Amino acid sequence: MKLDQFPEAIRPRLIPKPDGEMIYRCLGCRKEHGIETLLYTCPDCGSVLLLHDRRFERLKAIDGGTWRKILDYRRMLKDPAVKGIYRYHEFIGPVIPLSSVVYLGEGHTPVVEANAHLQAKAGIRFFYKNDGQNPSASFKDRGMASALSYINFLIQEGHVDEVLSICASTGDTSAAAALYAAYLKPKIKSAVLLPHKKVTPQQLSQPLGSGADVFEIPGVFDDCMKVVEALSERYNVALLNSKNAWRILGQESYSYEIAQDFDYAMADKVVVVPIGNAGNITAVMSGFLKFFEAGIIDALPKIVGVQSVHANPVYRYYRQPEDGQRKFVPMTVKPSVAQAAMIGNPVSMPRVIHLVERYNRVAGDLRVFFAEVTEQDIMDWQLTANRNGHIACTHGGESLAGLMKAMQNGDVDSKETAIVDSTAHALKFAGFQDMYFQDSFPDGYAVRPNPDLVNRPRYVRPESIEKFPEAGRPLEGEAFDRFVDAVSGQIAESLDLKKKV
Ligand SMILES: N[C@@H](CCOP(=O)(O)O)C(=O)O
Repeated sequence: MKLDQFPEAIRPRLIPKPDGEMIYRCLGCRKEHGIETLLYTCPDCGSVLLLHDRRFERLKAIDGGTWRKILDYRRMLKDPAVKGIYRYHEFIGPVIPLSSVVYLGEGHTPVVEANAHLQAKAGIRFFYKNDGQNPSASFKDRGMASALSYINFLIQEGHVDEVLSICASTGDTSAAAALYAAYLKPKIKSAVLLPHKKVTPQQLSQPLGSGADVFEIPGVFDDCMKVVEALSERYNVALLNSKNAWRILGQESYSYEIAQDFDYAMADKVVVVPIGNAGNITAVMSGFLKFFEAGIIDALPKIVGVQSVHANPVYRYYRQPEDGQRKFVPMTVKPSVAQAAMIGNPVSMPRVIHLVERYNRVAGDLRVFFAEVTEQDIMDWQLTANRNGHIACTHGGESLAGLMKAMQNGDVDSKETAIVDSTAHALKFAGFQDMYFQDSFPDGYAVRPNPDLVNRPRYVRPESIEKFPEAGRPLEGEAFDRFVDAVSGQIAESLDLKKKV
C-alpha cells in the first residue's frame, strides 16, 4: 500500500526515523559509552553491555493503541527496510537510517498452532514459532540483521572501513554471520571459529558456502568463545557473537512479533525458549519489557528458559531459590542433541541475572521460570512434534520438553497458551534423528529410541522379477510393466491396501 493511502493520523509515524539516542550501558559499573566505536565489554570494568535509548521516553508519549495501529499498518509497507525486524525500528535501532538496513528476509517467522492430537498429548494449547524459517535457517539472522545494519551504518558514516567480522559458534551463529557478511561484500570479510566435529555437516557447509574463512578448533564452544574474545581484545575485528549488544536488539524482534501475532494480548501467554549462550532469553525479556513500558502490551508473558541436564548452568543458578545465595558456576558440558545450546559458560549470564530480576519486579510477580530436561525428553518431544506436522529442530524439542516440565513443576497452567521456540530448521540436525532411528547414539547422550517413534525407509526390490530400471538405463515394454506390477503389489501388501472394486 502507498503512503498516501494510509489514515492521515498514522502517516507521519509510519516510516520510522532515526531519532533515538543510543548508548552502551555497562551492567557492571553502569557507565555509559558512545556507539561510534564497536564495543563488546565496558572499557572501564570489562563487564557486558546493553544498548539503551536515552530518548526512550518519547516513545511513551504515543499511546498503546496508536502504536499497535502503526505496527499493524507497517505490515502493508513494501519498503524492504521495514519488511523485516526493522518494522520495530524505534525499539531495535532508532539511530539506524533506513538506507543502512540490511534485509535478507529475516523475521516474521510462522507461528503454527499444534494440531488437536498434539495439544491433547501435551495437555495445553500451544504454538510453535518456526525460527528455522529465517534465511540461514535459525533465529540468529534476527541479531545479524541488526549487528550488520549497524556496521553498515558505521561504514557509510565513515567511522570504520574494511571490517573483518568474527564469531565463535555451535553452528547457527556462524551460518548467519557468514551470510550477512557475504551480502556486504567487499566491505566486510568474515571468519568463523567452530569446535571441531561439534557442528553438524549442514551447519559446517553454511559458512563455507558463504565464503567465510572457517577455523575448526579442538574443544567445545566455550573454548572457541575464549579464543574469539582474545582476538577481539587484541585485534581490530568485529565480534558478531551475542556479546555484541547489537545482536540482542535484533533478537528482541522475536518478542515483538509474538506480541503482534497474538493481538498484543500477553497476560495468559507463556513464551518458551532454550538457553545456549543466553543471548536469546536476554533479548526475549528485554523485548517484552520495552513493549510493556511503551504501553503496547498490558501484561508481561511468562518466560520459561530451558536447558538440557548436559548443559544447564543457568538452571543450576536459579535452582537456588534465595536471591542472595545464588552463585554462578560455569560447568563442563556433556554431549547434547541440543548441540547449539551445549554451552557451559554463557556470555550473557550477567544480562540474564539483571533482566530476570527486572522482569519479575516490573511484572510484580514471578514471571520467569527455568526448566531442566533430559536428552531423551528432547528427542522424544522433537520427533513427536514433527510427526504432527512441525519442522522442529532438537532445540524445538527441548522447548516443548521444557514446557512439559514447567507444567509438571506447577509453573505453567494448562489453561495458558504457550509459544514454543523452534530456533532452527529440523534439517540442520537431521543427523540426530538418524541416530535415533538407527539406535546409534553414543553412550554419552543417554538416548534410546522409543520404537513407536522410529521410522526407516524400506527398500522395495521384489525377488519375483529380474530386471530393474537404473539411471540412464530405463526399462521398456513388458519388462517395465512387470516391474510396476511387482513393486506396486509389494507396497500394497506392506501397507495392507484393499483393492478397488
Ligand atoms: N548457539 C550459538 C552459540 C553462540 O551464540 P551467540 O548467540 O552468542 O552468537 C551458535 O549458534 O553458535
